[in-house]
Amino acid sequence: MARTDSPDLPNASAEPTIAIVGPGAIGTTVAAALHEVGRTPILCGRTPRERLELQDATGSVIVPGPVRTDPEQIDEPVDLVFLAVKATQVDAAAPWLGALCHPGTAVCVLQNGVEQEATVAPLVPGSPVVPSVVWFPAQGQPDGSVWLRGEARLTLPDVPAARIVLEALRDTRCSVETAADFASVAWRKLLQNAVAGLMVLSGRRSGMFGRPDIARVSLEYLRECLEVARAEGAVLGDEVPREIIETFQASPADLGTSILADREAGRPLEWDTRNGVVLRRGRAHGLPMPISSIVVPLLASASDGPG
Ligand SMILES: NC(=O)C1=CN([C@@H]2O[C@H](COP(=O)(O)OP(=O)(O)OC[C@H]3O[C@@H](n4cnc5c(N)ncnc54)[C@H](OP(=O)(O)O)[C@@H]3O)[C@@H](O)[C@H]2O)C=CC1
Ligand SMILES: CC(C)(CO)C(=O)C(=O)O
Repeated sequence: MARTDSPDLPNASAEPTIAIVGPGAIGTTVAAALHEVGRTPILCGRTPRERLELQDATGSVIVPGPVRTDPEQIDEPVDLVFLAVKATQVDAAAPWLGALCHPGTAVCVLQNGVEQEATVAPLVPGSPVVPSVVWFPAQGQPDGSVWLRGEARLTLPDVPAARIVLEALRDTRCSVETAADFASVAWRKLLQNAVAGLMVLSGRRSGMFGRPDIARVSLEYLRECLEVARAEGAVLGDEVPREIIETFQASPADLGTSILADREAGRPLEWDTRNGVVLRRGRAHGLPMPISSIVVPLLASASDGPG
């Protein structure tokens, strides 16, 4: 693969070396996209595995491993790291970042939320951090494979460090676009994630948004979140809450969300990244937050207990 030379990036004239930290639902999708075009990444995880498997409507892709589990076995840094652990797992994954990054290694964060850069940058001094919006649904399956349930697509900010990500994913099944006003795009996606959190409280999937009562309360919650997004500088129109609900209503009724998958598996939830952040920022702006004030403690206690 040709790569645009950059004095900021190591190994500027050769193929970029790529690692995926967190080979779960999203990490497996991106690993498969890279492997299919011959750019097989190093896989860095928590659970040892010989291979990854991605399935979609057209078939399956096997990504050869192994999934490495010991950062001390990394011999040299890479050019590009995709960080695809949950936001709750970033600190535990820091030793991987230490082993894989040197100044100039780009770290593309494949997570939900609007605090990716603030969370990850302190762990990788000297490395540019590229946040992303991950649009596609991917579900881990009981046999360890991942089911991709939509077109793989990312949005990145229009910054110089995004170039290596664009080039790495060029001509793959994972399309990448850049946005000049990335903050607005990220807040729009956060609104979608915030209301998806209601699935955890009901224990139901996208079909629940077909109920008029759920659609009503979801719209109210989204309007509250929209005011926070705008106070944070996001440019989003009044139509956004309704569009988000309509998207869920048009989805397969059994389509879940990654926070519901975590709830069903009894894992910690990204409640603060997806819902708590809206309440924190809204309060800081002095906005009334009646729905968040109920939703957030319920999600926090579903995640962290006690009881
Ligand atoms: N799934 C989806 O449809 C979407 C998810 N997102 C976001 O993407 C991010 C990733 O989500 P998702 O892929 O679903 O999460 P998963 O739980 O499927 O994947 C996380 C992966 O990280 C691994 N991991 C955990 N701790 C460490 C560690 N210390 N070092 C290395 N690897 C570790 C996990 O290993 P183990 O197998 O041992 O648990 C797992 O393989 C989240 O922020 C989520 O909100 C965004 C859009 C859609
Ligand atoms: C797939 C999607 C967009 C659903 O909310 C998501 O972001 C998630 O599952 O975390």
